[in-house]
Amino acid sequence: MRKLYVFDTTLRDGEQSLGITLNVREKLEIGHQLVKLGVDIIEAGFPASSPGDMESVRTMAQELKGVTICGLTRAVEADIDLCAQALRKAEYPRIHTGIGVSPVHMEKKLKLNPDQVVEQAVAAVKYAKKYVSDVEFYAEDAFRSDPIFLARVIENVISAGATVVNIPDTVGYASPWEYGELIGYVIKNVKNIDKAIVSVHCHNDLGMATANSLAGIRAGASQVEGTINGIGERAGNTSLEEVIMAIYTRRAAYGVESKVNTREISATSRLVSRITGVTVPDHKAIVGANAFNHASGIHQDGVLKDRETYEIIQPETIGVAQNLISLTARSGRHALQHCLEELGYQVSGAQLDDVYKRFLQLADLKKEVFDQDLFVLMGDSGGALNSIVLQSMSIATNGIEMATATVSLEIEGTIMTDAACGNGPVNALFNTIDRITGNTAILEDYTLKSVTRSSEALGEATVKLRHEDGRLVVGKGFSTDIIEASAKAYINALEKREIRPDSGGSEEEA
Ligand SMILES: CC(=O)SCCNC(=O)CCNC(=O)[C@H](O)C(C)(C)COP(=O)(O)OP(=O)(O)OC[C@H]1O[C@@H](n2cnc3c(N)ncnc32)[C@H](O)[C@@H]1OP(=O)(O)O
Ligand SMILES: CC(C)C(=O)C(=O)O
Ligand SMILES: [Mg+2]
Repeated sequence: MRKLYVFDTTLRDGEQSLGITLNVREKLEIGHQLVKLGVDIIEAGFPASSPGDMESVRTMAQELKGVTICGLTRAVEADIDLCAQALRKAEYPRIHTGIGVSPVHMEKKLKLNPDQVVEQAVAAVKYAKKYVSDVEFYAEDAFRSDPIFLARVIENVISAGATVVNIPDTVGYASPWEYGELIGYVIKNVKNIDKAIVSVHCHNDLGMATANSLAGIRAGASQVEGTINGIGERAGNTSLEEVIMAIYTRRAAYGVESKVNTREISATSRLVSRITGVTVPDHKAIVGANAFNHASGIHQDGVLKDRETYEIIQPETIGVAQNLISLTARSGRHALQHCLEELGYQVSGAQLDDVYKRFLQLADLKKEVFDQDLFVLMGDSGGALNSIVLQSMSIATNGIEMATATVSLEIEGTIMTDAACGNGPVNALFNTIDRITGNTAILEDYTLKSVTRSSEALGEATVKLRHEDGRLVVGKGFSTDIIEASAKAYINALEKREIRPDSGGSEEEA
């Protein structure tokens, strides 16, 4: 197996994302986590860009041990001087210098001809070598350059002392086979290539940064550059976690291995997201919140039988606790039964069918059904007597005048509808139910609380009714809609006293 060097540029290229500028403390916090992650090189910043970044690189060079600390420069002596100064205390310092090599960069941006570019590249590497032995050269916009010219530049900078040669797809223009071919071309056509490490550095403008990097690695590159969560200018850089896990999962296919501690991937991703403020999409490969969640019934049934059916990476590998099943409206009985068993409920047959039916009603209202919801579902089933069923209800209220409720109840096969006013929605609702059922018990207490998490949490309503004979009956109702939960609780309390339909409401056949 070839060793793959992992070069993290979250704090340099990643920080070039619009809206992220990290201060010394923030960079250092991420830097410490990158050391834990076990990357080989941390590109800490661009010291010439600002005094703040100079200080960040200097602090990281001083504080972070056991890892190469790198700073970026243009092929300009003043940049290299500042970078060398910032890296003075680094255990393993690296200066990363370079220049554009594509026609558009040379002609339009640098206003230099190819010979001048070669000359400036060589001079920069030689100048950086005066300060440090480890000098990486980047051939900016290499993918859009003439490969023959690129090979010439690379050969010259290696002769000048470059220890690593970086062949970037600066604008994310490549497709995997083309990028692989370019890396293969450089390796084959640069005579002294064995004196340097070839590095891949890809951008994600066409969504192919990871694929391109992997193609470059397969073609012989031994260093990969990227950022955590793929952050970076425009559409970002290669997501390091994706490359790391691709080669971890498919070692034989790539023939390389890294020393990264994959179990720190999740923690690193979360830290970078928190500090940069760049959220990770739920479906993002490796580190997205849903990356290891199985949400549909067929998949859930499969992973319960054997995780390999739908799982190529065990979440523990990246430091995430396994959450095998997330219950949603797409879950089936196997998944529900499994989650209930985990909570200590043994349900099967008709009881499972019954819970499953009520589970689906809830799941259609909520994005995800959590353990707390299941507790409620199970508790609720014991209390539901179903002699009075809430068919529909609507409330009209403007918050100033009396509220009006219209309610339809099915009572022992007969649908009863009525309306009543109240000094608030719940009061109007209870008054209407009283009219339909002929209830005369007094409402002694009414409470409402949220019993599960998330914005679609279940509300639990508790109603206490005092009957004429002195008995106190407690009813409970659960729903994501608190008015509905209140109606259910009221009905539950009434059911417990075997209320019979009264002539108060208009009658319909069920
Ligand atoms: C692909 C990449 O990610 S490259 C790295 C991008 N990172 C950054 O730009 C870091 C933040 N940048 C900065 O702080 C500033 O742009 C600085 C300090 C680097 C330079 O600032 P200024 O001196 O004001 O120059 P400015 O940014 O306006 O223009 C860049 C100049 O550098 C030249 N240049 C660009 N790249 C290189 C290079 N690799 N080597 C030599 N010269 C270069 C440009 O041609 C231009 O030169 P000109 O002034 O003669 O036209
Ligand atoms: C400066 C170089 C390494 C770069 O970030 C790029 O070309 O994308
Ligand atoms: Mg870049």
